[in-house]
Amino acid sequence: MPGAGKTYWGRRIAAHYGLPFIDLDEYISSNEGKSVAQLIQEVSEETFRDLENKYLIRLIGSTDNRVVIACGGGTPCFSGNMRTMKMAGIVVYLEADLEYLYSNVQRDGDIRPLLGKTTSVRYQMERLLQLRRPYYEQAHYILQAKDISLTTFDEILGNV
Ligand SMILES: Nc1ncnc2c1ncn2[C@@H]1O[C@H](COP(=O)(O)OP(=O)(O)OP(=O)(O)O)[C@@H](O)[C@H]1O
Ligand SMILES: O=C(O)C1=C[C@@H](O)[C@@H](O)[C@H](O)C1
Ligand SMILES: [Mg+2]
Repeated sequence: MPGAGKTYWGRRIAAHYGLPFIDLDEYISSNEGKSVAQLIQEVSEETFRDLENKYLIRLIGSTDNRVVIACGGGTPCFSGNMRTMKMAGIVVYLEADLEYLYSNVQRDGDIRPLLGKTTSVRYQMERLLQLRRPYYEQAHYILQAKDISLTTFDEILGNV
């Protein structure tokens, strides 16, 4: 989910274990020359999901060594992406309650077109979490975002 800390932890885990880090949103954005928020606003969510799927497949295909990838909040829920990610590596779901997600989303103040305007953000997030949970729960590992520390990943990375 947006605000769970995929980018935050992905970057830290990679640095801690000396692995490359790639953020799928940043990868899409640097290849398309505009932010993901701009892309969603300019095209449509459907077109963005096609792009997201294309870049996910391209990214996975271009990395043969160990790499930490932070996907986008919606990535696992479209275009068979969860299956693609699970076949390529170990998938970790950073589970968090609405309060945690909401406070992180508020904290960074990025534009998130799918969450609507300020007053409805909370409602949209609740709705998204309900719809998306069945996808997220297919991950290999489920971690409680609020309890994560760098050592949490020792066991997981030992298994890769
Ligand atoms: N454990 C944490 N400690 C401190 N700040 C955090 C933590 N987790 C997340 N944040 C902050 O919360 C905000 C949202 O986190 P982040 O960008 O990692 O979310 P995300 O899961 O990548 O969301 P998205 O799906 O939108 O990409 C950022 O400002 C990030 O620095
Ligand atoms: O939760 C979502 O659907 C999204 C999360 C972000 O990571 C971006 O991928 C985009 O803003 C969509
Ligand atoms: Mg992110």
